[in-house]
Amino acid sequence: MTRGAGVIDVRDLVVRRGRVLALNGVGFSTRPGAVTGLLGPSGCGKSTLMRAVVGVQVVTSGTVEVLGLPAGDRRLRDRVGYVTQASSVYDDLTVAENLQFFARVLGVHGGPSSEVDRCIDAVDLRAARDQVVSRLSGGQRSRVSLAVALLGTPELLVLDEPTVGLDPVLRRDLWAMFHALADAGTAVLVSSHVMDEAERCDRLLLMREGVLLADETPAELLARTGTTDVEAAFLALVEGPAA
Ligand SMILES: Nc1ncnc2c1ncn2[C@@H]1O[C@H](COP(=O)(O)OP(=O)(O)OP(=O)(O)O)[C@@H](O)[C@H]1O
Repeated sequence: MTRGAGVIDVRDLVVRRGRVLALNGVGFSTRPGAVTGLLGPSGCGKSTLMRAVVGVQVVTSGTVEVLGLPAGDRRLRDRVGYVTQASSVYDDLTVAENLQFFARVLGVHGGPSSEVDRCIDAVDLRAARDQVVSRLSGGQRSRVSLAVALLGTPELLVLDEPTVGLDPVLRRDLWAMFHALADAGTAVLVSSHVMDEAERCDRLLLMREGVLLADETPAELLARTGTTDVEAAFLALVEGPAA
């Protein structure tokens, strides 16, 4: 990566989806080695923003650059990992077979079999390595998608609501894993509509109706709004004194 450039650089981004203005002038940048949380209520535009970052969203105006290249550039294919809300793995293959398949598709370098096991270990699925995905629990299944996204050690991981529907222990473990990945230098962008997950992020992007309300650390957000939790901070920003 070019030194000094952001991992993600979004400027004046406007996206219309049908009649809806899904993003209305969004701008931010992220650096490597941090977990950035994209938080906001259902329908506020989180998935649309993530789709724009990975280059699968038609944008109305504005720019989105990733690692100094236009979002979706072919050269970013193995440098960006993306996990959507829908499972993207094959139910009739085992965990390891899924990983092997995607490693071949991505043309992952450095010996596919050791890379497959590295990613399975990273999401703590070694015990389920040879089980067929259809027999796994929901939480295990989302970890298989996550393992696929880790193939090739991407510099940016984009995770759309990866903890939705998971039990508290699994959620805690996944957040620990996001921080371990960030400590190893990966930039992690993770969305959630659960405000209490905000406190687990290094940095927060708070969003409402296609607009960013905040772009700061959780501590800065609480100090600025004079609140003690992110849910109250969100409400303070929404209901605060009219401009
Ligand atoms: N395919 C589509 N066509 C038209 N409008 C869409 C489409 N997908 C989403 N939208 C609209 O765009 C807006 C933003 O949706 P988006 O999925 O980005 O929100 P979100 O914050 O990710 O919500 P959730 O947490 O429920 O996934 C919403 O008003 C939604 O109804």
